[in-house]
Amino acid sequence: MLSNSDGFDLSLESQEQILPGMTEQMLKALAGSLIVSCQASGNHPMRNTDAIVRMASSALLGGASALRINSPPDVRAVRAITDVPIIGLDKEPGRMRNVITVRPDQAAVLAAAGANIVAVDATSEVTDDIQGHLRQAGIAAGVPIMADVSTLEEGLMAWDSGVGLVGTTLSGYTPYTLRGDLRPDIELVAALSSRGVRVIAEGRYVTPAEVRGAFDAGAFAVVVGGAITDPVAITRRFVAATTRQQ
Ligand SMILES: CC(=O)N[C@H](C=O)[C@@H](O)[C@H](O)[C@H](O)COP(=O)(O)O
Repeated sequence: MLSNSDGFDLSLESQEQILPGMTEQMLKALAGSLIVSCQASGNHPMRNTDAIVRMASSALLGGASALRINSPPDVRAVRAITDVPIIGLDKEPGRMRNVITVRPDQAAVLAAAGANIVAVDATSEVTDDIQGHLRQAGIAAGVPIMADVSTLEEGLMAWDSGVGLVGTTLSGYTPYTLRGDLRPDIELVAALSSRGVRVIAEGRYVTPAEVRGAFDAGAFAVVVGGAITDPVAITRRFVAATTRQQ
């Protein structure tokens, strides 16, 4: 049986390993809603904490229920302007891709900066022990964990460890899920949801119709990032529709 940390169906065995659970307030805030990921890294022109704060304010004005924010300084700055739930993460370059909050100390710093939930890389690419890895992060952070996964197996394992949310964030990014198309993995949302996992649809959502599709597949909430907050990517999409030779 799948167990989870919100107080339902917990065996004694899983209670010994309990992770911080989602509060009712957080669940109410997120259910059925849009979360906007406000991030910019490296040499991106928007890589500036004030710019991130302005993105976050704009997203909130537009009706976002919560925000996903990278790095402790950005989390701290956004926390100062809003009380909505912040999903914090700490991205750093890995071998082939950016990895997401891989160490417990990073999780603790994000929570101290004001993250209500900490997103953690829960892929077999970064750990042989997904459940132990998530428990360490959750215990260090003292706040609920969002497990960012790339496959159904990773998602089920993560959920069973007591995380608050499972995100499809990394589907298409791990070596074993790389694929040609850049579409969101709505099938993974459906597969996780049908097994009782509280799933956040995230990764490559560009159109409102795709967001609707994720909810139809059972998503608890949907995260949209670049399609809202990255003017470079948005411009590229329009330029691709022009007749000028690129
Ligand atoms: C793979 C990875 O590192 N994803 C990161 C996770 O936080 C962000 O770079 C994404 O922008 C975020 O997941 C939202 O996705 P999209 O921008 O596609 O809507």
